[in-house]
Amino acid sequence: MGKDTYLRKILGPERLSKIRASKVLMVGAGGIGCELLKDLLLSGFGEIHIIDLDTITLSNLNRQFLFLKEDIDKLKSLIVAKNVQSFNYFDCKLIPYHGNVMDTKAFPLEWYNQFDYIYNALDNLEARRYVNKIALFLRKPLMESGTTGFDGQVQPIYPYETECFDCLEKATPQTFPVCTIRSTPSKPVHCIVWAKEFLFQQLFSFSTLQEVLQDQLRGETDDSEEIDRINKEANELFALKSLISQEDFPSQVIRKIYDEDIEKSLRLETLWKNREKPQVLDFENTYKGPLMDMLSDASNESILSDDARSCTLLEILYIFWVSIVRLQKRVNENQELDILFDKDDEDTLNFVSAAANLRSHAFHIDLQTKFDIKQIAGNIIPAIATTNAIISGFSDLASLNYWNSNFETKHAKTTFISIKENKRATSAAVGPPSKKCASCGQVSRGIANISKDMLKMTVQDLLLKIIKKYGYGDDISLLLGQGELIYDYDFDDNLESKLADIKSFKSNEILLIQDEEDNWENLELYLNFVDGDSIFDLPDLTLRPKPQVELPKEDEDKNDDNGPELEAGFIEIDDEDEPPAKKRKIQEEIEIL
Ligand SMILES: Nc1ncnc2c1ncn2[C@@H]1O[C@H](COP(=O)(O)OP(=O)(O)OP(=O)(O)O)[C@@H](O)[C@H]1O
Ligand SMILES: [Zn+2]
Repeated sequence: MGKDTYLRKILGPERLSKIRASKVLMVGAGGIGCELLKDLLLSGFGEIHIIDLDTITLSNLNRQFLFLKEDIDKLKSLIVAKNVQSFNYFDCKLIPYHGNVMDTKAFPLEWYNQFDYIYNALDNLEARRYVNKIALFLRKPLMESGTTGFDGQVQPIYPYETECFDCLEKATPQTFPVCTIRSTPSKPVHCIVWAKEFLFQQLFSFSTLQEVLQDQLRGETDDSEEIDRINKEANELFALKSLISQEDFPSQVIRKIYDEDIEKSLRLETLWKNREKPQVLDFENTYKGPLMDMLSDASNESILSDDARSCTLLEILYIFWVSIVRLQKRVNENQELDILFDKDDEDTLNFVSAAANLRSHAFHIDLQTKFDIKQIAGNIIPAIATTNAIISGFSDLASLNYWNSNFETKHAKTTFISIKENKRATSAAVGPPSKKCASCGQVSRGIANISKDMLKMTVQDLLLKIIKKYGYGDDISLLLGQGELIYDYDFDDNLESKLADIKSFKSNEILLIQDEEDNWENLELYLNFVDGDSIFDLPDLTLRPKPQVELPKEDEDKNDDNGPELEAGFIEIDDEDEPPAKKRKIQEEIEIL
């Protein structure tokens, strides 16, 4: 059987030849990326470019099957490209890049322009949003994919024709009122957040409790007594931190946090009218002696690395003590003055898990194993190889429609998989761009190709060109980069200046045009300086009228699972690994090819 016979049968000769001639980009070579690369390769693509910024670690090996033990510490992008060669049956050209996809110097817009299709296999919102923007500028098809545990989703994005990545709200990170964290915890997670965000930060990192609290509390309370208490608490912890060079630092910490502070809080009687009172530890009388015995027996060290153990209170104190001593040593001997919490840094994890459990004990909350605390503190949902494999399969398959001769974007489908019995695999038609979307609903994008000699033009010339080309009225504003105002009705100082004299008018910058009369949507132009003479090409775009302000009504797309909006006075738990969580009204049976 000829090499392509099988593919020709499935894809049809016409589609196959288009796919063979296509050049695609895969962003991310981790859990989804390893699976996806195998799928893309076996679908017959002519050229696959792969970008990843990371190196391979031991913890990747359980699911990222293209990496072997000997590949640890090597670059992910180079190794995936190398390790798929053994099954590169269709002689695909593989081009790896080690780098950050958001690096505009290494990967300017014109670099992305060479691709026919972009596949995201990323693990964070920032990079996903960035690639989404790039796809919008270039009007390139983008396949977005994400998994969380057993759940996963692929979303084909056809810019300005279907919803983009930003069209639907993402689940808001979980938040907790600061007073719950600080004074009245009732769940293990409250104690974990306290241990990680307050106590650990205060004792071992640069930011002081005062800074942390001031950030979180802005607007939450104007009760002057409460503010005084917070300031006092911050000063006391600061004083405690200054004792870090002393040998009895661990026992000072324990006494202060689990005896003195609890006693103080018991004196605030109103807090305990309707709640169970917390209990003091009574460290000196009850635990210090047995703890010293434990510390003198080296065989107890195995407790430190037993993540699944349901520890006794004494064992938790042991872990707490040892972690403090080790962190103390890092500060005093290695001059590590700003230690960051990292779930893979054993000392920081031991400290946070033991501190959280001791606090749980004080407030009569169930104790947790270190494994459980690690998941919560590191916001980890275990990555499952099979979910990644299924989602990658869908990502590849769903994209192959694009090369059908009768393909229309309105037939594109989002696919979901889930562990729920009646929702194992479902799909739903993708919607049109959301009118409310800040990325694609109220702004158009395009590339302005400009040769350097045209920089002799003035800002006024530019303004007139834009007004003429797009039909804006007189009242528009021009902003560059991160919001630097170049022109508006009330600010015309630059009108006579040459573009060459406007510092941030440079290649790879973005020029934002805002219609202050609110008739037409805004426009973002990517400035692309090109070789040649007298080139000033503005993209051909038809602007959409700006949606008129509507009275508030039920938002159909709104994700019911969203928590409250993030406000001052709430602690935010980062959750970078969220896939694009979305809710659809119509869910249909799966129908991909
Ligand atoms: N801005 C970026 N530029 C290039 N690659 C990126 C960028 N952000 C993330 N990545 C890559 O995307 C991949 C995502 O894969 P995955 O979700 O499996 O994460 P991981 O880091 O391999 O695993 P884990 O986080 O579970 O240890 C990673 O290899 C990561 O390096
Ligand atoms: Zn959008």
